[in-house]
Amino acid sequence: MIAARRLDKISRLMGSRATPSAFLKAFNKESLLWTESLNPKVRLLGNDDGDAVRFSTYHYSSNCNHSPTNKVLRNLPAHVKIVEVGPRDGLQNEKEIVPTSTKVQLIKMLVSSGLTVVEATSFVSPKWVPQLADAKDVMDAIQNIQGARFPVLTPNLKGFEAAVSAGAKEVAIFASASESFSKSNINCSIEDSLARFRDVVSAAREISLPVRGYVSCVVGCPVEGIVPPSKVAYVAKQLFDMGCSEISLGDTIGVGTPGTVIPMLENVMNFVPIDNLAVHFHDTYGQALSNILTSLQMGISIVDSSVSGLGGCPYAKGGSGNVATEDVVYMLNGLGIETNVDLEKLLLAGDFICKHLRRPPSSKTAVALSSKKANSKL
Ligand SMILES: CC(C)(COP(=O)([O-])OP(=O)([O-])OC[C@H]1O[C@@H](n2cnc3c(N)ncnc32)[C@H](O)[C@@H]1OP(=O)([O-])[O-])[C@@H](O)C(=O)NCCC(=O)NCCSC(=O)C[C@@](C)(O)CC(=O)[O-]
Repeated sequence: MIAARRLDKISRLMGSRATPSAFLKAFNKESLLWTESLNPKVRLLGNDDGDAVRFSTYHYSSNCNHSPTNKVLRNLPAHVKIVEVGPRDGLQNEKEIVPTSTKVQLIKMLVSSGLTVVEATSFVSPKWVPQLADAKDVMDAIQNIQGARFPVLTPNLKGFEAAVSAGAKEVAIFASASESFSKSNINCSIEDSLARFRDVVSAAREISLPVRGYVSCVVGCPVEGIVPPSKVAYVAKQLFDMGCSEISLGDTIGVGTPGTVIPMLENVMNFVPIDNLAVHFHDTYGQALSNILTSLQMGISIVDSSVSGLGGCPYAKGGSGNVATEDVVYMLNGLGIETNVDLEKLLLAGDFICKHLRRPPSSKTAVALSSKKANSKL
């Protein structure tokens, strides 16, 4: 067994969420050696008495799957946190105003499926996003729902203050790696947006409110085309350095493939620890699940998705909905990765909102299961 002093140090250095003793249980010396021998990129560096112990954080996350069944599966995380963005990203682009009570019912159903983070709404200008003009009413109605956190988007101090007085306990700021998208989405340059966000983060810090930071257009922009990974890394670093606890990397128009996502993530991981990164894929070209799997293989364990694949940014022409949460959960179940989400209940939430929007559920999982049911009746 590895000396307790060494484990303590490893655990601290990795920023592990596990206590040293839990860590000890999960990682005996054999499993470390086993991990190293299987994946030469994972390195435990250190001398025999435990000094200078350091992991390569780039290829290693504390949350890794120990399933011994297969070389590739072993490197996947054991647990993935899903950030459900349906009530916000999913609905923000809907033309017909969805009643507040329907939004609230959707949020309740999502929470009852086991989702622990549900982005509830945005405190943005109602002239820019009329669908979310009822942000305060939504927050009022969900105050007593237990079992989940409800972050909200805030583009500036005005939005932050409104969010806090409506009871928000967590906020998200949203920058872009593309200058043109920054202008069209929040009407200012990247640098100006970062200055505004610093004010939001410092106001949040004063009341100990966690702030998530989004970076949009991480592989492509509707106006500028290809976005260089170095630009994404720059914005992600700025958001992390100013105090965001989690950075979500958004392929806003869904043009990424593993071929473009890998170099982007590699760049960002040079500046932001892997445990603080999330991925947010839109599914315009049907690449979202492959991009998620690639991200998991690189050590990411936080994934954004939207029930029934709803959504898209009103200021991202050509983009489509987010990856469907049902399909993400189906894939993660298949990989033996824990999410604590009950797929049946999640499907009911998808069915509920799609009925309201008068369209058929669009996740692949819902479509497959409904045709299976139809066939079994034949
Ligand atoms: C940022 C602004 C406000 C700038 O908009 P602006 O017009 O430049 O702002 P302004 O400061 O000149 O103010 C204009 C008016 O808006 C009001 N105002 C100003 N701020 C607020 C506020 N917070 N809440 C409510 N009202 C506000 C302000 O009081 C004023 O009201 P008026 O005097 O005309 O009556 C605007 O551009 C905006 O609201 N943009 C939000 C756009 C948006 O929500 N986009 C979608 C979210 S991002 C996204 O979907 C991508 C993501 C996150 O999902 C990840 C991915 O996929 O990549």
